[in-house]
Amino acid sequence: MAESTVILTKRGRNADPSIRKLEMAFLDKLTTDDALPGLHIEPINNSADPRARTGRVNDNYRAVLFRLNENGSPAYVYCGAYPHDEGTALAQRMTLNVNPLNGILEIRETEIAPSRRSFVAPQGSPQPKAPVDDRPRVLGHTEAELTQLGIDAELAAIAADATSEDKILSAAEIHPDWQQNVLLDLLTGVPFDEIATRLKAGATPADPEGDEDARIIKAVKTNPETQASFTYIDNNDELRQAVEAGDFGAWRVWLHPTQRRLVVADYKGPYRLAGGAGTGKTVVLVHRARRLWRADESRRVLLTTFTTNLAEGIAEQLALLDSGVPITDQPGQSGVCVVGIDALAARVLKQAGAGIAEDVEAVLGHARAEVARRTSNQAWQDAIDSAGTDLQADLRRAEFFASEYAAVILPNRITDERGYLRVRRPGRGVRLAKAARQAVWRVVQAYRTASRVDGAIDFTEAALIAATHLQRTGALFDHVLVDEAQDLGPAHLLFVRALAAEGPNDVFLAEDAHQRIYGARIVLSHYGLQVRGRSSRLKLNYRTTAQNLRLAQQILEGGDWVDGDEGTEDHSGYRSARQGPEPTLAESESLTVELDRAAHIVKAWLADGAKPETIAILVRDHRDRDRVTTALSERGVKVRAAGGDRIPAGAPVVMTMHRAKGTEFSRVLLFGISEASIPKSHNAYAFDPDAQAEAVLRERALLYVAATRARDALAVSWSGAASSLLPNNSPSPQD
Ligand SMILES: Nc1ncnc2c1ncn2[C@@H]1O[C@H](COP(=O)(O)OP(=O)(O)OP(=O)(O)O)[C@@H](O)[C@H]1O
Repeated sequence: MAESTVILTKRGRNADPSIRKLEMAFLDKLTTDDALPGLHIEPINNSADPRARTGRVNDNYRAVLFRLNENGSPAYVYCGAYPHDEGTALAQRMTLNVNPLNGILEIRETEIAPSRRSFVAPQGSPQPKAPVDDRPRVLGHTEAELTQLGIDAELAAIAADATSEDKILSAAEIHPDWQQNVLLDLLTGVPFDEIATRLKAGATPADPEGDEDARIIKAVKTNPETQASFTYIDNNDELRQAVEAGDFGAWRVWLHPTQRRLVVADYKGPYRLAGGAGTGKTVVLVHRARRLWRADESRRVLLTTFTTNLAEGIAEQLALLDSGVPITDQPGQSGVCVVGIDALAARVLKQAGAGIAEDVEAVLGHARAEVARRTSNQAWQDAIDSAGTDLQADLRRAEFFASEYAAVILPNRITDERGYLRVRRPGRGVRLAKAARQAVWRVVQAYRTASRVDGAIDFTEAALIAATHLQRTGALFDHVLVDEAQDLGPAHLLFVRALAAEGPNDVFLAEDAHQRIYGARIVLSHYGLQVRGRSSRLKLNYRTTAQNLRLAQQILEGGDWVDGDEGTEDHSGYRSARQGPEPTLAESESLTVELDRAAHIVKAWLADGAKPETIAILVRDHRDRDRVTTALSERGVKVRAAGGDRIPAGAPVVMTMHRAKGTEFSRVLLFGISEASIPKSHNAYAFDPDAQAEAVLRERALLYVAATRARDALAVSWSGAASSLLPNNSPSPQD
């Protein structure tokens, strides 16, 4: 009996769950004993690679494999299940080898039609003459440079000469996966030398003794480029997970080499990962949280984000990735705690009990232990009405007070007028002379007195009091990972800093300034999060098609974006390897016509075979959500409105753009994108031109968030004048 190991490959992943079940049964048996009679593991006559085998999945399907020798035991590279004859033919012409230039494992198909051949063309072979095309070449690298990296000569020639990205990406499809990854990296602006160094670092020298099988297995175990398409399976749980993941769960198994490095790397202090929507930031966080806990199962890892809804989504992903990780929403236990940042602050306050009074005093100037209630949304307006008579008119706004409080008063822990008169207010657009400061302080005092009477605190106060408590009593976690960090304000960031003691792998933040829809700009280093020299950016988009991505990036143009490290946020250079239809932009003469059109679009998507729950209609606010839900139902389209709870299943869903943050759908309709609806509410910030510009930027970010939720199809509609945030012209197809 020979127990064997399985190496799964990305190719041949089957979309059909019934076949996946058969594959699992086959692989299960194979790992037990490859000589079991039902398996029929057989070599192929005249195969291009003597290691090629087929096995019996059922009467109709054959498994295609390579058999390797791993220290005397069999290890099988599994390349998928195929209809009988197709499987045999594939096994006959496939080869498995290590690229001699960079050590990356490759599967190739030989003896295929000349137009699909992926052999290295012999040096100096004549190239067919094409008519001269003087349009600019998109890649900016020569054929010789590309072949130096190990890219097949045929592909290198096409890529170096291409005048469109699509041409490069479709040519790459028939070549080993890593070659497409490298070309995409070059297209997104990763420097050539960086890629060359990375490939070189992963290469293992050929063994003079010639044990090619050992070299192959080593590449699978250690080479990140290889691991983007091959995975060594350690046990049956992992096997089941990986097989069941199918195509949709590819993120669980096949990480891009850059993602993998971010998962396994150790950092001396806080790290900042930037990246546009859909570039896999959450995927990196989930893998990294698991890796940190698996490295030492006594560790307390926190995975937090802006809202409870987002945290629930992340917890589901983590459970899918590794059902063995203990997931909790309570701080202080070993395992991975997944919880929204405000809910976590509330838990810290609750656990502190009466001991919190001292921290409340440090932040608010009076000691009290009643902190369980939350201040009402009306509280600033009430304080202005009762104590703001001396205020200049443009400051009599809740928005001014909320931002002054969050940006200046709380982070500086100001508890009396003297403190407020003296504090520096850098970055605040509106200047305040002494009398104005005194008038502002009277309102702050009224706000604090009222919340004291009610036994209430607001969310920013809660975060800062929790931070103050932890600074005094000690950190709760060994590692803290934050998603959507761009939305956290100063108090949240001070809280994050206090949650983990300073040290290796303490804080890891994922952010995208283009998706800041709540907070104002922040500088991480002001809150003890020094990320200088420890940050990077993901640019390859996995979610959105190239066509939809282009529209989304056009929405960003015209915005003045700054990231958490005070750098200008560059939105160029993002790429997607996925292709789909152009987004449709439709103007209607009235709301009724727009609703008729929306019903028509959703019906057409359903008729096209889309599962109902993979369709979303995104709107600006709750009123629109309810109106559209009713109107579509009246037009015979059964849809459901999503609120604060879980997104309902079984029907297309209507939700606000804010609620859509962090979600994804196959097809998305952005409804009501008129100038009257977005950008909105920036007049509330008229007290300060900077704050007003920031408010418009948030609206732009909101539209970008909404436009990047679609995996496949995107439609945009409006009635009346189109939103000025939309690109002027509908995107033109790439050539
Ligand atoms: N290596 C990968 N292989 C396949 N799919 C991937 C990979 N990495 C990420 N994805 C998929 O891409 C999509 C976007 O990933 P993710 O949600 O992590 O991105 P994000 O950067 O956090 O996006 P956003 O900022 O919009 O929330 C998801 O469907 C995810 O499964």
